Amino acid sequence: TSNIVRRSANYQPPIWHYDYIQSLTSVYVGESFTGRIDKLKGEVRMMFNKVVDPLERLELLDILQRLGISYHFDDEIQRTLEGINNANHGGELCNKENIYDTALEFRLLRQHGYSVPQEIFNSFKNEMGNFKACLCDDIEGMLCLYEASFLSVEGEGVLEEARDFATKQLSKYVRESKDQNLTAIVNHALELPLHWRMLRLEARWFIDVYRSSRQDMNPILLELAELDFNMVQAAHQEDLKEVSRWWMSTGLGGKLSFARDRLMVNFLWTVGFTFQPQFGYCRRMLTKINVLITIIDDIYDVYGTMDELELFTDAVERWDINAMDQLPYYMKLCFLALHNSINEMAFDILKEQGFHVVRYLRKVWADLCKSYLLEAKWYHSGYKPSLQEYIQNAWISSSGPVILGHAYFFVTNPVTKEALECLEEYPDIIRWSSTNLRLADDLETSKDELERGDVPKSLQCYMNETGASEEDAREHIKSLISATWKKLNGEVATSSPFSQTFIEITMNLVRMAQCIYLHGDGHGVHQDGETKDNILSLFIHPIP
Ligand SMILES: CC1(C)[C@@H]2CC[C@@]1(C)[C@@H](OP(=O)([O-])OP(=O)([O-])[O-])C2
Ligand SMILES: [Mg+2]
Ligand SMILES: [Mg+2]
Ligand SMILES: [Mg+2]
Ligand SMILES: [Mg+2]
Ligand SMILES: [Mg+2]
Repeated sequence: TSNIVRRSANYQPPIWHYDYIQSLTSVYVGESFTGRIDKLKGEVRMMFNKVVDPLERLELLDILQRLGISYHFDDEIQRTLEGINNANHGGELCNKENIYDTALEFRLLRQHGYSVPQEIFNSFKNEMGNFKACLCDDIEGMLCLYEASFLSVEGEGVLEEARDFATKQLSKYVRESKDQNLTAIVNHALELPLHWRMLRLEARWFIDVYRSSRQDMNPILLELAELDFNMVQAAHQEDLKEVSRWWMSTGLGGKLSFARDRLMVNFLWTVGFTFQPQFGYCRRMLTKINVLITIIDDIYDVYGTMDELELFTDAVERWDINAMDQLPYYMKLCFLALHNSINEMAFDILKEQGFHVVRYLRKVWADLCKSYLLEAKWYHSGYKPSLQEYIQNAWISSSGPVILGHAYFFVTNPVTKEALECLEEYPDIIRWSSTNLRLADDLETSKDELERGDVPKSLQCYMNETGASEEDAREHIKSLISATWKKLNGEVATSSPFSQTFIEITMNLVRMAQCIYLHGDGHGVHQDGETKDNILSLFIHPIP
């Protein structure tokens, strides 16, 4: 029926071509490198044993984390923190004399799931209850207090004050300082706190900082960090090439030309979710899921008519090949590619774990499509939801529950009945993570979406509801992201049937979103900007 007017988002073709991706190689593979890295790891283990002062052990732990190599030393880290936590219950923590030690210990213990009271910072406040002014001369201490404050959960006023106080002192320092290096480090922190940073990119950035500006730089740690980064890059290249061959074999990038064809950036997301080499299968499967989500999102946002969208939603809900007959050709392609891919993943899980999980996987896709359909209905009818009503649906349409619902199965063995039941009703850890994915996405994609025609997003809903300016709406949405991080921190701190690996992935989903959308829509529109530089530094250029 030719009288259908279909919108266009005018998405540009991908800048990373198939042949280029397939041409990627790395020299950082093979025995010589694994031998060298094992030797270096052994030397670092000896370092851990030699360092007895608790603060020095914490500083070593912090450096290993920032260099991106702490995943090799889980046992040493666990022992270090266990020891300090036990000592604290002897009352040692609270009589810390300087803010740097206290904040470093607080951040690392909380990050690793130990409960540390915010009240330990009260010893740094004056009789008026404000942080002592003399603290602000210690910039390293202010940085440490700033970073620690982002490990807060809801209702922790002392940490809120700490964040405001440290932010003010750090901003003042940047305005007045002549020290280029330290200013760059402070600006980096003020742009995004460590707790919100995408791990691989932060490691890449910190390796350069560590090499150049640290007078106490340890050459063993630097060599291990650089070699490990390059070997992990080589592993990622193999994952990328394999999933790129799958994407090419589907032919969907060319056939569904109205949709975003973004294999490389969809792979980047999965490296943000989990970077360790042993999770290659997870990255390859989540890349497939991301490209399928992106296409289906564009079908609902841009190309499909309401009648067609109703049919597609029905087909996904029924999860039945026979439901395809009712679909137009482009939807047949998409539905069958989805059905084949997800059923194949379900087969892998059935084979590996003996669990039949199709009903969990089809449910998250059905929920996603229903949330997309509601947005399409709102758009086509001109309905303007309140912010609360919009977010109630949009944390699901963010695609977070689809990504995390699958990721659980790719990184958890054994899968447990308890976790499955928890997963089925979308636990808070998935809700808060997905909420922040949605809010970060709306901050940077809604301008183009509204121009092309889409449902009012969180910015517009808030403006419609309150009459606020766009600038005030942005500030409000950013404050919601900050508040939702506290809820997420609270969920991470409470015991759950999920593994630490999966819990990390729920936070990494938010970190990756805040990275992609740091300065614009790094996924859909600005392929050439920071996202390109990030891809070059992560997947193309080894550290020299
Ligand atoms: C992976 C994703 C985060 C998810 C699908 C593609 C995205 C980059 C984003 O795309 P967008 O068009 O902004 O989604 P929405 O705003 O239409 O839900 C939503
Ligand atoms: Mg295309
Ligand atoms: Mg969209
Ligand atoms: Mg959409
Ligand atoms: Mg809870
Ligand atoms: Mg968007």
